[in-house]
Amino acid sequence: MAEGRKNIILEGKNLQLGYRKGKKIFEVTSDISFSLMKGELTCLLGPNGVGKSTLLKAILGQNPPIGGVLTFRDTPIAQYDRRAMSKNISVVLTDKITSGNLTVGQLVALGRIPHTGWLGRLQDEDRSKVEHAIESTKIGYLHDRRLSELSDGQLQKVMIARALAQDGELLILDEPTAHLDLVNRYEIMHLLKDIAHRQGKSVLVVTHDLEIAIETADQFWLMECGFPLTAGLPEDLILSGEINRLLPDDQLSFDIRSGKILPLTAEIDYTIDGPHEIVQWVKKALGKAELDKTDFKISISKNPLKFELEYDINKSIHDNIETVIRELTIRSL
Ligand SMILES: Nc1ncnc2c1ncn2[C@@H]1O[C@H](COP(=O)(O)OP(=O)(O)OP(=O)(O)O)[C@@H](O)[C@H]1O
Repeated sequence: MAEGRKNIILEGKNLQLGYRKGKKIFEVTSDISFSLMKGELTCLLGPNGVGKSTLLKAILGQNPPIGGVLTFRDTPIAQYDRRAMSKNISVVLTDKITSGNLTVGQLVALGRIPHTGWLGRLQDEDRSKVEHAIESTKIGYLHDRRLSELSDGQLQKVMIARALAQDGELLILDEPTAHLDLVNRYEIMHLLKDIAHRQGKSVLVVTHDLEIAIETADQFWLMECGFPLTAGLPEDLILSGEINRLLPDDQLSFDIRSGKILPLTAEIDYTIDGPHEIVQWVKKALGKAELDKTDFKISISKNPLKFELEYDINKSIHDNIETVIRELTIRSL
């Protein structure tokens, strides 16, 4: 086997995906081709309803493709039985946990079920996998806490630990950062990157968190209604402009300089002198205040931060942008 192919865990070729209702088949998406590599964090992005969950269900063997070929380690997914699938693929879905009485330690140990069976006792190897999962997600301090006592961020780490204890080659997560605060979103995505890079797992994450995904992902898969799946390094997709496929082209655009999504409004030509990093925030505030007059000048000095506003023949000095805007608003009434 060629060296490169050895690293392909999951492969889709010209997949046509949909759902079945009775005897009828409804197509959701087609022309989906990809290779998921070992040791990489891949983020699957696309608008609501484009078919991301439908693709995950196909990978999990729950919704066989209507057409095309989907293989795990070069064997069609359909040829794996449930037990073999759960040994190879660990999943963290968005469903709410109902077993709130379990402790963290007990839940993570459940990750070993594919290896031990429901009644199976944990052997030394199982215990060490559970310990390793708890250690790498840094949740040891929560070991004896009940799931019902955890915050959403803690619970998400526990679910990832259970998936790690399962020890499949492929870890799939559906929107693991939804409902989490900014710090937890960063922590979870960095944890997933570490799991991919340090433990050699393939991690596939569905997310709408574009900015954090850019910071952490090795690969992006972009899904867009009616188009083939676009795969690539996030940075390449940014430089080629393909990242904009995620955005409605008449409203939003990815700003290549700031790495942020910005509304597609014509920039007003304000006269502002000063350091670039401050000027951009002043422009943003003026734009948000919908100040469309441009017959004024703002000069910014740093250390201490001061804003000099020249308007007609008047000059005034301000400590912050808010009072500059207030004065401009009053004058333009
Ligand atoms: N079993 C089903 N019955 C009816 N419609 C379905 C079924 N499964 C999927 N669909 C439809 O297929 C389309 C794709 O759904 P899917 O859940 O895969 O989208 P998604 O990209 O995961 O969206 P989101 O980002 O909102 O989770 C949607 O229009 C959905 O309503």
